[in-house]
Amino acid sequence: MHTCRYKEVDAFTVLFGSMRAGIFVTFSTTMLIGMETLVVDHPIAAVRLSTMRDARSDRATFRSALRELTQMLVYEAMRSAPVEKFAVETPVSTATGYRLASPPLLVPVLRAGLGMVDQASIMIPEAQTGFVGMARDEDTHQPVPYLEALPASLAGRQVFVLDPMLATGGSLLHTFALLADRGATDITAICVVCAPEGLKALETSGYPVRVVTASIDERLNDDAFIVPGLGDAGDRQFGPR
Ligand SMILES: O=P(O)(O)OC[C@H]1O[C@H](OP(=O)(O)OP(=O)(O)O)[C@H](O)[C@@H]1O
Ligand SMILES: O=c1cc[nH]c(=O)[nH]1
Ligand SMILES: [Mg+2]
Repeated sequence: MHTCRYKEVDAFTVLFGSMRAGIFVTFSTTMLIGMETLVVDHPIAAVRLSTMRDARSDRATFRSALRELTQMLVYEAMRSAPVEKFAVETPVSTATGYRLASPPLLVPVLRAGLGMVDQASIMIPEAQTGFVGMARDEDTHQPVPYLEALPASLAGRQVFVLDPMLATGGSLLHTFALLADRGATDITAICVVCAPEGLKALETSGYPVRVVTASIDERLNDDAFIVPGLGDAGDRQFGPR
């Protein structure tokens, strides 16, 4: 695995172009592009994402694939997490032990982010959890907020926002505003699929954010759905609103 910046976006496009053409490809890279955007590019992640994309996957299958993919995204998101050392006594001797120095606050964006938070909590049991809830207006595509349950101060705390879909970016930008109001300066958005339009919106927003994702898809359609995407991630987990 290696990381890279701008110049290898083309390689990424070529890679997925090859996939669409049905050519056998090797997954070996995790890529950093533009705004700090980490594309987790791994065969197992690709298999789980394919299950989520597949319109034939039922709710249980979709939720299971989302949980497993969340595990991989959180694992990569935590790669540079600061740790503290301590002495741990093994049955034989003393070893160097490690604990997380400052576990992130997890913030699932309801509804769809609910399908990620259990797995993220299993990965980082030390983490606290806050919640925000919003639903896009189907005509305007603007988020309509209905829930906000966050700690009063987030100064000095890393925040992981969990939402499978980054489409126009409106929902995440609203979430970032809530976090920034509380002093957050270190935000990671963990999204299964991103639209280039949404990434651009985040990049130009000026919020201190990085993105960890399994895929940057082609575009948005006229209904502001991601193409090819996976449909409505909330509906596919829980049924129509
Ligand atoms: O980037 P955006 O254009 O804002 O779109 C992305 C949002 O849309 C989906 O939620 P939705 O509004 O469908 O609510 P749901 O999770 O309850 O289905 C998704 O989970 C994101 O929160
Ligand atoms: O494609 C999309 C866009 C927004 N929200 C979803 O759940 N899916
Ligand atoms: Mg939805």
